[in-house]
Amino acid sequence: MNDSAEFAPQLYPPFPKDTNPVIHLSTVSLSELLAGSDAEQARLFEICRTQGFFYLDFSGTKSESLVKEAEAIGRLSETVFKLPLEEKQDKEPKKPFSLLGYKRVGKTKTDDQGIPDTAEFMNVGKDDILDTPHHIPTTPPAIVFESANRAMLASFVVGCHGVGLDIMSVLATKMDLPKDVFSHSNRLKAPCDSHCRMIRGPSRRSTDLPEIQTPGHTDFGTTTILFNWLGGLQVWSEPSRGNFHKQFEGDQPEGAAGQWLWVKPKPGHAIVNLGDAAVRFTGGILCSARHRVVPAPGEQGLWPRYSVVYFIRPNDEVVMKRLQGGMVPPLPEGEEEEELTAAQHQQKKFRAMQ
Ligand SMILES: O=C(O)CCC(=O)C(=O)O
Ligand SMILES: [Fe+2]
Repeated sequence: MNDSAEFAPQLYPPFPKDTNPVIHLSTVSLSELLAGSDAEQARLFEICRTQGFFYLDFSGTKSESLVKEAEAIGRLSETVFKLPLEEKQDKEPKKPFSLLGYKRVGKTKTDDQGIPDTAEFMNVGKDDILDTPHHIPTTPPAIVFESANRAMLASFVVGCHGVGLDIMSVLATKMDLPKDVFSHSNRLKAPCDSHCRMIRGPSRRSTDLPEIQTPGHTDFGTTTILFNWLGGLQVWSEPSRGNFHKQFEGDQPEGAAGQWLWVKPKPGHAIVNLGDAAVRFTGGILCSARHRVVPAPGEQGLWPRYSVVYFIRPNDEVVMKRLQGGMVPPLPEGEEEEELTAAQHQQKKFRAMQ
């Protein structure tokens, strides 16, 4: 890689020591989870009941390769974002309410004043990468599907999807639900909007924080596996157990107590967080955390910020209702849940963002 590369984790200055407040996130060992360690599984459950956000250590597992693959996708995304704007905009979703394809800078408003976001995304669908037949095929820019790149993305998607489902099956067991209950609703081989997202946010323009790259939100889906190399991600201090209809709700949750806490990137680890679907299926036993992205703090903010994410979303036909059984609390008497499939639920949330 040459020195003028924007995505250059080996050249980034460290996360500044004087950055405050920083959230303490626990580190979960995938290898211990998979080995069936009771203590690690109990810790995972506790973290997901109270915070919904943690670092994942892949060492000693076959998933270790995901760290290198994420870096390779980071390099690929630099090439993608350097394409001419028209070429990228040609990949904007053609159908209403699809999230797949390109999202340009400024498409999302970050507050009531209409201040635009500053990040661009290229969302590449799992079904497009794996060639699973589905209803809205989307083609990314040609370079993304050049054969070596496509094979790498396929390996990343299959690997992240598997890790996400491993985590969910531990959580299912802890809640006295069938171990494979989430694997059935989030199948790799069935259509859904699970996707790999490449993200680029510009370097900081002013010394006044915050410029909002991505406004406060909870993720739509079940589980998110995130790789980032520079600071800038912030998590709201209070977990969220509802409020599913708006993806972006402005910068601060209205009237809510709490504050934004910085997340320090942890080299060689992923950050895992739970999304709306995990909360919804479990009647709020599992929680998600609102998060947002601002330019990295201090010297780090001189670099454009790249991240690579895989979102596991429920399959299109799955009805997004709370599960019955185990520890999941029954709906309070007289309360009814909307019968929305994952595809409908997502459209509703997406519409609320427009
Ligand atoms: O870039 C990051 O660190 C987080 C991105 C994110 O939250 C998202 O794309 O949903
Ligand atoms: Fe997110």
